[in-house]
Amino acid sequence: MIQGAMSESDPVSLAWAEIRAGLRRDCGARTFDGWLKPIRLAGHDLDAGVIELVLPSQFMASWVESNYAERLALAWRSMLPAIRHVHIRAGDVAGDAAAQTAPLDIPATETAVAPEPEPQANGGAALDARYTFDNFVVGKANDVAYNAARTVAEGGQLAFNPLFFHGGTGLGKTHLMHAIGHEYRRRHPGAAVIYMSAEKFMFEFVSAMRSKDTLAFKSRLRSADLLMIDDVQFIAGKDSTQEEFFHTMNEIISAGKRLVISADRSPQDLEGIEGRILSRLSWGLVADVNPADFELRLGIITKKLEGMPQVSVPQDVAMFLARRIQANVRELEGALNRVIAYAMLTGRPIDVDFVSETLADQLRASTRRITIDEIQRKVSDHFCIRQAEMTSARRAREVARPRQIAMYLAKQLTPRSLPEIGRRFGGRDHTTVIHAVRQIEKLRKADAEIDADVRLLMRQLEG
Ligand SMILES: Nc1ncnc2c1ncn2[C@@H]1O[C@H](COP(=O)(O)OP(=O)(O)OP(=O)(O)O)[C@@H](O)[C@H]1O
Repeated sequence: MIQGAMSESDPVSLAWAEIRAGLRRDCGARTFDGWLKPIRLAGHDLDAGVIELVLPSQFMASWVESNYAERLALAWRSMLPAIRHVHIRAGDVAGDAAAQTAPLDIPATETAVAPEPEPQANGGAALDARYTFDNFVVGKANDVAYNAARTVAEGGQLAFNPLFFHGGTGLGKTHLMHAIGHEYRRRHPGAAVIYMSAEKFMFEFVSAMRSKDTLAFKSRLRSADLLMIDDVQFIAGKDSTQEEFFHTMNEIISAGKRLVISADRSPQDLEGIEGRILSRLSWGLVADVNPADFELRLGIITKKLEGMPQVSVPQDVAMFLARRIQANVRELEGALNRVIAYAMLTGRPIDVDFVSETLADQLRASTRRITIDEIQRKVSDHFCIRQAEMTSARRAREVARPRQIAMYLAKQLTPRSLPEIGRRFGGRDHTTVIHAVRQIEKLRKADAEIDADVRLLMRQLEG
């Protein structure tokens, strides 16, 4: 029997969230937004191995069927091996408006459980109910951006305008913008808040030009009390859109309204964007959103798990994920979703072995390559000895012990063979490396201080 509505954390919804995130990564924003984003998960029958997907029109359903059926089937099978058939059809797409802007890697966009979109006066996209300040974890990587976002949202006198966020993909810029929108609206009921991607800005502007009706477009945007334009790098090289964008910026700023803009890089690095736009951006507050460090990654996992009280994930698993998935927060969330989905399906408890197995490919791909040179440098710095001691013949304890620790770390954190490690430590024999590894293993059990040193070094090296 095909089941309909699903809850946020049922395995099929989690798998679907993960598949959508993968499609977005692989197919590019344009194809994804045009054809794949509107797909809704309508139901499933796991016993029969069937998944049912719907699109808002027959035309779209046929297009997706002919171009993506195979890929979708493969993706489903890789997440849930029991799936044998993915049925694609046109139909009523419940919750569509909300799902259009919902993030890809968080479930709950589906069918009856889709969050109601907030009313969006003046167009733009609806704000996503899950992107709030409460759900945003603050750390060193994003505290400047977070504080600036709060300031804009609170609505008092602004010492800066616009606020410009920049940072790599999946680090929380869109989340912060939606959070500003929610908070500003909460404090100023009835205010006109517009959030829009720069791509949508371009699309709407070009459509308005074609139908010779740019006036409505201009006045709609300029009536905003808070205007937020995401991913402005998309309008690089688009001259007439940039012209309009520049005037919109000016109007909003000179009317004392609030403007928030984001891009994937800093104003200096935004190639193909007019100088006058860049200098306008630089007049405001430029806040970077950096890759999350270990503590922040752990905080984000912990926060997500707080929202899923029915799921039990031990602390060492949370730490393992935070240590190993370093690329960005979107991937981290995706990995966690995947682990939970698999665990629910297989009924296996979530421990480190289970996670390593489930995420084997992702872990291989996202592991940063740590070099022996890096290890030698870090260990020498830590113990305040010269790096040359790593390869020297001196056997005094104050250099021999750090050298052994470095050999141990080289064995644990790199794929290098024992003879190769020996060679890189001043042409030592592989038996010397084996001895060092055993020695440090023994000392870690017996001496808490050495164990703490090794842990700290590992954490620093693994980012
Ligand atoms: N500090 C954080 N706390 C909680 N969740 C976060 C944090 N940073 C990012 N996320 C989550 O990571 C995911 C990706 O974030 P978001 O979409 O905001 O990234 P982005 O920087 O806008 O990326 P892109 O440029 O690709 O659009 C979202 O689900 C978001 O909720």
